[in-house]
Amino acid sequence: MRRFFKSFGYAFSGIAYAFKTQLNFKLHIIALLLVVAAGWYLEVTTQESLWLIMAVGIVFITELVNTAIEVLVDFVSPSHHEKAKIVKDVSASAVLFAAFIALIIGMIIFIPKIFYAA
Ligand SMILES: Nc1ncnc2c1ncn2[C@@H]1O[C@H](COP(=O)(O)OP(=O)(O)OP(=O)(O)O)[C@@H](O)[C@H]1O
Repeated sequence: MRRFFKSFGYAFSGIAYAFKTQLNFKLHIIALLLVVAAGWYLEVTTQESLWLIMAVGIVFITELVNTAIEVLVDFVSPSHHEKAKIVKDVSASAVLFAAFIALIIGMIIFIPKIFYAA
């Protein structure tokens, strides 16, 4: 049991590291708060909420993995290297891709509601 809580502690320190060092992580949290507020105000259904949770989830997961990859690359290749650039660029593109999918899901759910509410 103690081991279980310890591993939670490690995971939370990873989240804290991403929050402290990554501007994008802070922006994702602001986006999350906006999505929660909009979802509450525009009364999203349970099914829509599940899609929004998935959308937000993939963004946070890719951002955390991207942060880990950045740290690893800086550790193994502190000097400029073509392969290090490719690893970081591909990793960053995963975040971009996830954010794009989340944006599309958000637009599909919120745009009709905004027009309906207006
Ligand atoms: N060691 C390296 N060798 C080659 N290119 C690198 C290296 N480190 C970074 N780069 C290039 O610079 C870009 C930005 O790298 P950086 O580590 O600053 O990422 P970032 O997304 O700006 O991260 P952070 O959020 O920490 O500022 C990378 O996508 C890559 O193209």
